[in-house]
Order: sequence, then C-alpha cells, then structure tokens
Amino acid sequence: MKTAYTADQIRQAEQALMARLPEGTLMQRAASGLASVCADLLGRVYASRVVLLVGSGDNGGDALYAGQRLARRGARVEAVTAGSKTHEAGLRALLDAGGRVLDPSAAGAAIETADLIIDGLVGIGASGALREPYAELAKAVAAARGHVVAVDVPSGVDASTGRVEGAAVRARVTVTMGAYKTGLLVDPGAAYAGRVELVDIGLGAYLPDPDVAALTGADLDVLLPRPRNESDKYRRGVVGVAAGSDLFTGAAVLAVGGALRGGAGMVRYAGRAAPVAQVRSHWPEAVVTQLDAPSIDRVGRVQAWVLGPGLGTDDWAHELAAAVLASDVPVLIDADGLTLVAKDRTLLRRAAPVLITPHAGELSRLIGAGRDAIEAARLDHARRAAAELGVTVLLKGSTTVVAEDSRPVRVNTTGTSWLATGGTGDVLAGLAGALLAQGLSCYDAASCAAYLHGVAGRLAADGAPLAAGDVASALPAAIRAVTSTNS
Ligand SMILES: NC(=O)C1=CN([C@@H]2O[C@H](COP(=O)(O)OP(=O)(O)OC[C@H]3O[C@@H](n4cnc5c(N)ncnc54)[C@H](OP(=O)(O)O)[C@@H]3O)[C@@H](O)[C@H]2O)[C@@H](O)CC1
Ligand SMILES: [K+]
Repeated sequence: MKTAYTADQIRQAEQALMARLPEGTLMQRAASGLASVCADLLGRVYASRVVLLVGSGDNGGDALYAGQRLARRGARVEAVTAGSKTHEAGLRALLDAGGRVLDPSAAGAAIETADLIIDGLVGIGASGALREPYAELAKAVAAARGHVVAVDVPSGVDASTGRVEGAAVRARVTVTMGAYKTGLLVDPGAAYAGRVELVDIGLGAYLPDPDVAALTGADLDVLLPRPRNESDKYRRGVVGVAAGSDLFTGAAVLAVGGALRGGAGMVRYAGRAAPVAQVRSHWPEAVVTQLDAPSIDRVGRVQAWVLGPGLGTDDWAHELAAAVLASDVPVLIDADGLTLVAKDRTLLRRAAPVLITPHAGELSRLIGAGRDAIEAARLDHARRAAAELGVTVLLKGSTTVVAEDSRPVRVNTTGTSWLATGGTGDVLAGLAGALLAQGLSCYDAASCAAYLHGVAGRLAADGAPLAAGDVASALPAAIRAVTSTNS
C-alpha cells in the first residue's frame, strides 16, 4: 500500500523526528537523496549545467544543498534566488562548492538551456496560487529542454490536495521527502509530478494514519478472492445485473461483460426484452431473466446487485431500482441508477451496503455541488458525499478515488486517458459488482475494481484507442498481472 499525507501531517511528523536529531540532519538526508536522483538523470554530472530555482523556505534549502553536491562533482550550478530571503547556510555551501547566483534577467535563458532544473521554489509550506516572481519562473520551466526535477512537490501544486490554482511547475520527476504527499497522487497534482521518487529521511515511525492510500499489485494479490477446491458457483458468489433498456442495450452487455470477468460464480441478468436479447446473444454464460414487471421476485438469489447502467429513468426503471434497493444485499448504483437516486433520496434508505460509482456530473446532481468545483477538489467532494449519503463513493475521473466515512481515501493510480470513452464505466460497474458478490467490502471491491480496470485499460489500449469491450476482454490479463499464482 502506498500511503500519503497532508502537509500538516508531514510537518508534525518532521517536528517529532527533528527534535531527536542534530539540527540540519533531515535537510542533509533530503539533499543527498535529491542529488542522487539528479545525478542518475544526468548520467554524467561533470560539466553538466544545472539551474536551481530557490524559494525563501527550506524547499529552497534542499535545492541549494543538492546543488552543492552536484557542484562538488563538477556540475556548473547556477541558482535563481526568487524569495524575499534565501536559506543562508545552503547558499554559502553552494557558493563554497563553486556554484553561483544568477542575475534574475538571465533566468529564462538559463532555464531553457540547462541540462537539469531543480524546482525548490516552494514545498509543503506554500499557500495559495504561486505569487510573482515564482509564477513567472514556473511558467518559464515549460520551455526547459532539460530534465525538470521538483523538490518535495512541484511548486504550484497544493501538497495536501493536488489542487493547482495558477502557474505550476510540470516536473519529469518529483523527489519527495519522508513520505508521499496526497497532492502527488491526486490529479491535477499527480499529472504535474511526473514520476515520484521517495527519499527515506526516517519519518516512518512518526507518521499518523494516512490521509489517502493507493493500492499496489501486491495488495490486489492479497485482496482478490480465489476459488477454493470446495467452491461451487453459488459459493463463489452470484452477482445480479439490473441494467439496460430498449434505448441502451449496450450498457447491459458491457456491465454483464465486466461482471463475467470479475470472478463471481454466476452472473444473473434481469431486464426488458431488447437488452435481454442482446445479453443472451453476447453472453451465453449469463443466466437471463426477462422482466415483464419491474420486480426481482423471479430472478433468484444473488449476493450483490449492479443497478443502473443504461437502465433509463422512467417509472418502470424507478420501480425496478426500488425493488433492487429493497433487497438485503450490497448494491452498486451507477449511471441512470444515480439519476433515479438523485431524484428520490428515499431509495437510499436501506440497511445493507451501497456503493455509488458517479463521475463528477452525476455526483454534482447527488450533492448539489458544481461539476467544476468537484473536478477541482475531488477528494473533498468524494469524502463529503460518503459522509452525507452514508455510502461508499467511487468517483470516476483522471484519478479515480474511493471514499468511505472514517477511512483513508483510496486513490487509483493505474488509469489511462484512453479509458475516457463510452461504456468503460459499465464494465467497471460489472466488475466491482462481481467483487462485491464474492464478499469484498464496498471499499475493497471499489478500489480493487478501479485498479484492475486501469490495468486492463492500459493493456487494451497499448498506445492506441480502445473500445469498452476490449477492457472487459483484458480483465483476465490484468488479474493475472497482479496475482502471483494462478491457482
Ligand atoms: N521540515 C523538515 O523537517 C524538512 C523539510 N524539508 C523541506 O522543507 C520544505 C518545507 O519548508 P518550509 O516550511 O520552509 O516551506 P517552503 O515550502 O519551503 O516555503 C514556504 C515559504 O514560501 C513562501 N510562500 C508560501 N506560499 C507562497 C506562494 N503561494 N507563492 C510564493 N511564495 C510562497 C513563503 O515565504 P515568504 O512569502 O515569506 O517569502 C513561505 O515562508 C519541504 O517541502 C521540504 O522540501 C526537507 O528538508 C526535509 C526536512
Ligand atoms: K518544489
């Protein structure tokens, strides 16, 4: 599990650790890790040209000491000091090692042509959008031809939330100190951070419960259910899919496709005549019930439901949603199911668990916040929705996040932009439903499904556009990639 923390959490842990160490120890550890990543990127340090962007705080101090180390190895290091003050000891160390301070008027040209730029403008001490002259420097970095390495967080990215309010440095690598910051895992911040390298400065024992966490392949290997020798199709879990309508038959096909690849023992599909015909012809593996009335009485027992993809929002759909939600098993609500629930909150009054899987627009209808506001602060809104609605929330987007009251938000880092195409959400819903049916909690089912869906998307796309059906087809390969044994 990759864990990440807010700026306040990091600062408190650092203070506790610093109290036990000689002054300056942590900054030297940070600078040493930073210099070593830079040296690897440069390949040959001697005679390379390095520009340091140095702000007024300790983030600038890290950059100056790393510059000292590179200068000692023969790099030509130049510092642009942008703040009202500069870390004095760090600046002295750089100058003693042969580095120099650049006239601000020469900064643009130096940034453009340097082999490597170290962004030490601001780190966890920043607040709000970058002020001048920092903002102008951050913009100048966009023209850099060399490697751009951010110290701790890319300047302009809010370390605690990933928000970017104005200009921000777009880094190839971010070298982060002691622990991941939440803003490095959540978009838009994650997109600015590039590859994130963690430098161990000894903070581990002082860190609190994380603010957010990201599953890794090893976590999936532990969490994903496997069939045992004595398993039969009923014991492996049966997932029900209530999706599709005369207008949207494809959503039913794709949701069932996702569910069939998710490892449940059986997939039951229930719907109207048109989607029933499509599901039957695509998936002989599914057990299909054609509904004459909006009721699930004839469907047979399931351990979890997927409700909503392509279902429509008419009275019939509303009645079917009410019937599914009146059951005593976990229900995943997606797409039209979310529109129905937004119009009639009483549908959510149930004892069994609910997992909702909205994108920002759907969440906006559910909690009455603007879509743009949600996109700009995805973590906050997912948390708020989980608390207000009493459900688990999987908020889809460039970084998919899973929120549940009193738990760290799980962020998914496996996604790819190729997944932003019609129907992939239906596959995700089916997959997550299948995991629910196998006994995973909403929190685990949602975060494992997001992870596998992202990996499957990458495998299916492989650098080219994909269709949603390809993602369902790639799910077995995604599962194989994370499970160490195929038993
Ligand atoms: N603590 C530790 O143990 C360790 C810390 N480490 C490192 O220290 C970093 C944190 O250092 P920090 O606390 O000095 O804050 P930091 O991010 O450098 O800058 C704060 C200054 O920036 C300014 N400023 C603020 N907002 C701004 C804005 N929007 N636009 C422009 N300027 C803005 C403001 O200054 P002022 O306005 O007064 O000039 C403020 O005082 C951390 O990220 C890590 O790299 C490592 O060495 C490991 C050990
Ligand atoms: K920085």
